[in-house]
Formats: sequence, C-alpha cells, structure tokens
Amino acid sequence: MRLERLHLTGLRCLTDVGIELDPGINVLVGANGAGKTSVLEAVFLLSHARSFRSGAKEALLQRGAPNLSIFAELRHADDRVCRLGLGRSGVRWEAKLDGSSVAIGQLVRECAVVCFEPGSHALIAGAAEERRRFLDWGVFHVEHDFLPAWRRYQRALKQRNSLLRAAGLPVEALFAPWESELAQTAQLIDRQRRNYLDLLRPKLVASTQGLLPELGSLELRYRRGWSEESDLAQQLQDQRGRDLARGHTTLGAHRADWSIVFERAPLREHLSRGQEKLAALACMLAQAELYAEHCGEWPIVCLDDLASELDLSHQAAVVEQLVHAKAQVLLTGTELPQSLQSTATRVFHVEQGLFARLL
Ligand SMILES: Nc1ncnc2c1ncn2[C@@H]1O[C@H](COP(=O)(O)OP(=O)(O)OP(=O)(O)O)[C@@H](O)[C@H]1O
Repeated sequence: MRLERLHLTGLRCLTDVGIELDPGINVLVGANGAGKTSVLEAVFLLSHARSFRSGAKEALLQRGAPNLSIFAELRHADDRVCRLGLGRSGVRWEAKLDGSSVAIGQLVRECAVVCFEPGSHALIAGAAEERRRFLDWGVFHVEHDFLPAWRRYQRALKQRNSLLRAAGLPVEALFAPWESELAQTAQLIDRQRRNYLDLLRPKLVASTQGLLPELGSLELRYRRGWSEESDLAQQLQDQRGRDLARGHTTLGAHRADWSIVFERAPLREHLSRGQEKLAALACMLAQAELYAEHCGEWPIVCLDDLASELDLSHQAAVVEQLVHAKAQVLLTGTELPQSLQSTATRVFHVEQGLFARLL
C-alpha cells in the first residue's frame, strides 16, 4: 500500500501542509525541529490512533489551533484507493473513511504503518507495555476476531478494577461474572498472541540473521500473564486479597510479555544500545513482512532519523530490503543520508513546517 497524498493541518508546527508522495523512497530533510518527524507521526496516527512519541495525544494539537486534521489518499496493491481522515476538534477524535464517519478501529484496519525511530529500542529494553502493543497491533491485522475479544477483556478488567477500588467492603459475588469474562477472553487473546508469535518467529530469525549475525540463534519467549497451572478465573479468585491491597488486577492478558533471547547475548543487558536498536528494527521488519504475507501488500515504512540511528552498512542493508520489497518508505534526516544518494525517489526540504520538493 502507499500514500499518494497527505494533507495535515494544526499538527505541531505543521499549520497547513499538502504533500504528494512517491510510491518509493521519500526522504524529508531539514534542520532539527523543522517538522519532519511530525509528518511521520501523522502517518503513524492513521494506523495506530496514537503517536510513537511519548506524551499526551493533546500535545499533537498545534498551540492555539482549534483543530487538528490528517487527511490521506491511500492506494492499495489491488489499485483500490481510499480516503482516510483523522481529526480532533474540541476534545473529540473522529475518523473518516471515504467521507463517512467510522469507528477508529475501522480506519486503522485500512492503513498499516510500521515505524523505526530513536525511541524504538524500548521495544527490546523498555517496559512490557511496548511489547504488548507491538504484538497486539500484529495480531489485530491477522486475526479479525482479536479486537472484539480485546475490547471485552478491557471492559471486564475495568469493572473488576472498579470493584477492587470501591469504598467499603466489596461484595464477593460481584467479582465472579467479571472474572469469568476475563478468563474467557484472556484465553482467546492468549491463543491468538501465541499463533501470531509462531508465525512471526521464522521472519524474525531471518531478519536478525541479516542485521545481527554476531548474536547467533534466537529464542522467542512468551509469558501469557498468569500461571500455566490453572484457569485464570480460579487464579483471580485466589488473588482477590492481594489485588484488593494493590487496587488493581495483577494477573491476566494485560500482563503478558515476550522477549528475544539471543544465543550469544542471553540477557537483555548483554546487548549494546545499537544492538537493541537493530533487534527492534528486526522485529519491525519481521512484522512488516508477516503483514505483507497475510494481507498481500507491504505496510508503509517510516524511518525517523535513520542515519543517526544506524551505521552505514546497516542503513544500506535495510534500504536494500525495502527497495526489494517495493515498500513505500518515508524517511527523515538532517541531510540526505549517503546510503540513499542513489535510491531516494523523492526528496523534500522542510523548514519551519514548510515543505519544498527538491527531487
Ligand atoms: N503542540 C505544538 N504546537 C506548536 N508547535 C509544536 C507543538 N509540538 C511541537 N512543536 C514544534 O514542532 C516542531 C516539531 O518538530 P519535529 O519533531 O517534527 O522536528 P524534526 O524536523 O523531526 O526535528 P529533529 O531533527 O530535531 O528530530 C518543533 O519545532 C516543536 O517545537
């Protein structure tokens, strides 16, 4: 899939910007703070309904602007074109598909974007939440009944947490229906996550062999978030006292995690910061490839500040793979990276939120 046109208003320093993108490698160059990453953020928002940068989504709205809007024309591999819109007016976010209001879930199903950026090493070294989000984004695109199960789970979790925090002694009987709902939906989510990781594993082996051959073979480990020994409903019941003291549910699918263990770097602490980044990049490429295999087209690939994140040979290897896959790429840098001198198909210069096409 590829974005043909982007129109952004009221997003960080981008007041009103229209860009025509090339199906190949688009490079945005410009000084620090010019607005390059904000474009990648907008594209990522269409596919994840959140930014890859930490901080509140409210910070995306340009200071003093009443609204924020992201509009894109997307062409699928089968030539189907759709118009995507995501906007914030007042406190509400609204999604549109071909001019009609839709649920955000419908918008993000249409558009797939993967992103490698300076914070990506958090996928390897950061909190479990990052890894769950990565995993669930992938599962969402290959298992169509994942989203309803995930929503049911979140609702039941919220209800149980409210009971745990309720003033006065909680009524024991009120817990059972929510614990049973949590157990049922967690089982579905767990099965889909495991299936996804099984599919991802061979892709990850191949992408890490390409980027991190020095680390040897890998093992992909997964923890589902509750003990394998008994049913979640039983464990939640047994755990109520502890959960009451903590004020939240400490077991379940929302506590799942996964990790990569390398033969020659069995502990996470054995990896250098650069190796963490490369491992995160390998995950992202594996996920993109699996998406392509499943959905018949590559997702859009965003690479923020690639030249300052990777050495030249790794930059070249990634670019070569993406060119070979015919993926649309949006890449940023303070200047045109050497690794892209001959492969960039469109280059924009960005200055204080304004775009000029150089190539
Ligand atoms: N809510 C906001 N309203 C207005 N301007 C904002 C807002 N949030 C951020 N900015 C500004 O928008 C710009 C965002 O720049 P962005 O991160 O896209 O730059 P960049 O070109 O990727 O820079 P770098 O090379 O430093 O990563 C910065 O100048 C920042 O100060």
